[in-house]
Amino acid sequence: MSGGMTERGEVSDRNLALELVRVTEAAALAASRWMGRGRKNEADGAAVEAMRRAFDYIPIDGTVVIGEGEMDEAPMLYIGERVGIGGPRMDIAVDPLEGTTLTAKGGPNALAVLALAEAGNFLHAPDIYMDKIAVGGGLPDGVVDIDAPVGENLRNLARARGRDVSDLVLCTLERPRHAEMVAHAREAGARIMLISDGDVAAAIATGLPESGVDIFVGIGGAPEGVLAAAALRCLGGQMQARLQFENEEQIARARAMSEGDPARKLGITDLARGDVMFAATGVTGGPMLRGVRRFTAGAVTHSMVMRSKSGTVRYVEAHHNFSVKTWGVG
Ligand SMILES: O=P(O)(O)OC[C@H]1O[C@](O)(COP(=O)(O)O)[C@@H](O)[C@@H]1O
Repeated sequence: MSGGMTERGEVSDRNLALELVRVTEAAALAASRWMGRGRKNEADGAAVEAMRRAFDYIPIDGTVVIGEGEMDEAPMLYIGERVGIGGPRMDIAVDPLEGTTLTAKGGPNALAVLALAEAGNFLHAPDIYMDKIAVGGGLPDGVVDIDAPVGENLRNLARARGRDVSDLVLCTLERPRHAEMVAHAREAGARIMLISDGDVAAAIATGLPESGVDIFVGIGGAPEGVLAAAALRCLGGQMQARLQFENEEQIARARAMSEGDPARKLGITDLARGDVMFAATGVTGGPMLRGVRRFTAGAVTHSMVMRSKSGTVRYVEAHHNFSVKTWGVG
């Protein structure tokens, strides 16, 4: 076995999981320099560049399917870009900095995120909005439905969990578009967590019992939806989604990117199928991951890496020594 490959030409799973964490660590370290500095584009650019560089060490033949946009609008990690040093064909979904404004303001839950699956297993989602609903594991199939009223979903979830609706916490992005849904959720008796940004972390939180979030509902980015689905596949959670179109051009774009009715209800495996690996590193701290802590010549990062096939969730605390430069992180 060499370079992370087995004799059968497969990526050594165990090696790959740790390699992926190095990629999100590199992005988080770079973005963390910009925490609270009010410049989200610089934070994002630093994360993108560092993540792209880090891929040059990964033993895969990867194609970016969820990335920084089209080739003509993004210099790196654009849709269709091939990354990795060679190996099995994999599809890659990335968000080098999920929570650019959070980072610029020093708010919680900004993440560097990456998911990987065999080619053809991620929804090729355009950069438009997506309606999403997510709950954690250990629940009967179909306990919530994106087409059901929020009160009904809350009551079904409470029953399945053996709790009252008033015990549940519904998390959503604080946006005018969610005002009516939030009003109905409050009427049903749920407690609400309104977040300013970062719906990947919010959706993942439903799969982490300690997070205190029971259900995520609302409209956010479609690429973020695919990443959240990949993570929830690993955590045994449930998710449904539907692309939200603002004009004909977006519909045409979605049609060109994947087969089927672009407005159909999407189940979690329509978003992320097969054996999925997911890695995230905290840029700023939150209930899920600690943010990057920086010192004179080093930093500490906190990451999670998980895989749907095994259901294993690993947390990795890495102590980086910038005086020993290996591949330019820091
Ligand atoms: O701010 P909008 O337009 O409501 O979009 C919501 C999306 O923006 C985010 O809050 C942050 O995205 P960025 O990292 O691109 O700033 C996502 O988590 C979410 O899916």
